[in-house]
Amino acid sequence: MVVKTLVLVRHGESQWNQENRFTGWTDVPLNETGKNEAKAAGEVLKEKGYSFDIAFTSVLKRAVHTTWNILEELDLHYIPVINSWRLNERHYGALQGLNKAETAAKHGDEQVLVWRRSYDVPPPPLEKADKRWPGNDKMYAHLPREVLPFTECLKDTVERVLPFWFDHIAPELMRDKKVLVAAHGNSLRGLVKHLDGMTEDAVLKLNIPTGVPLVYELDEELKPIKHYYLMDEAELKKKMDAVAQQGKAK
Ligand SMILES: O=C(O)[C@@H](CO)OP(=O)(O)O
Repeated sequence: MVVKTLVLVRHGESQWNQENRFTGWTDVPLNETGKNEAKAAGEVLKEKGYSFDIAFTSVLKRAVHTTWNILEELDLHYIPVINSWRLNERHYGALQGLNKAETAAKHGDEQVLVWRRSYDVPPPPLEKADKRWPGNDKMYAHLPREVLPFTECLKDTVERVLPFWFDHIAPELMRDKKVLVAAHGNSLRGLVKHLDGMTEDAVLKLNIPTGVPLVYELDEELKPIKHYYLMDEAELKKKMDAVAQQGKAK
């Protein structure tokens, strides 16, 4: 049996991760820590002997630059890189731009946890005239208006990520191509939920750290044989806990 290799990476720390603001589709850049995390992700992949035939990423620059940094470290400038809005972060609606701890101080830790991690409760939606609505952004001018979100819960994100998975990513794996997907905390939570058949409750507690390669070994039907992060347990736990803590009032 040929074991298929899929590596998922959440982009390195962004400017707004650092400022603890709800980001969603806001196109913020990586900060210095994030660039270093992306390079380190590439280094560890190289050190462990990984290589890729194709890479998939979102259209947001924090994920795109993470992909480029990883491919630079691996000296894989020639492989195709496919960008899709379907891999974008979950749209955070009217929360985009707000500070997470301040929002928790105002609405309570519980409410913020519901907005951040519940499966089917979306944050408050944007108005159509709001410049944060992707329909007002030239980057999405080619897309039918009805696919562009005013807000999203994780369920909505899963529903737009999975068609891309089935139509574009899975076929490459079926052809035994080695695949890199560099995306976002919540678009990857959606993908991991699908791959691991996680319940809605289990996905609530799943926090994906920035810039750490998550390797999936898949069987012929793309069922996971095993998966593991390329980072030691203690360091990984610290990074995951830090993500979980972001939504609490200080
Ligand atoms: O703000 C966001 O878009 C996401 C990822 O950074 O945050 P959270 O972990 O709160 O879902």
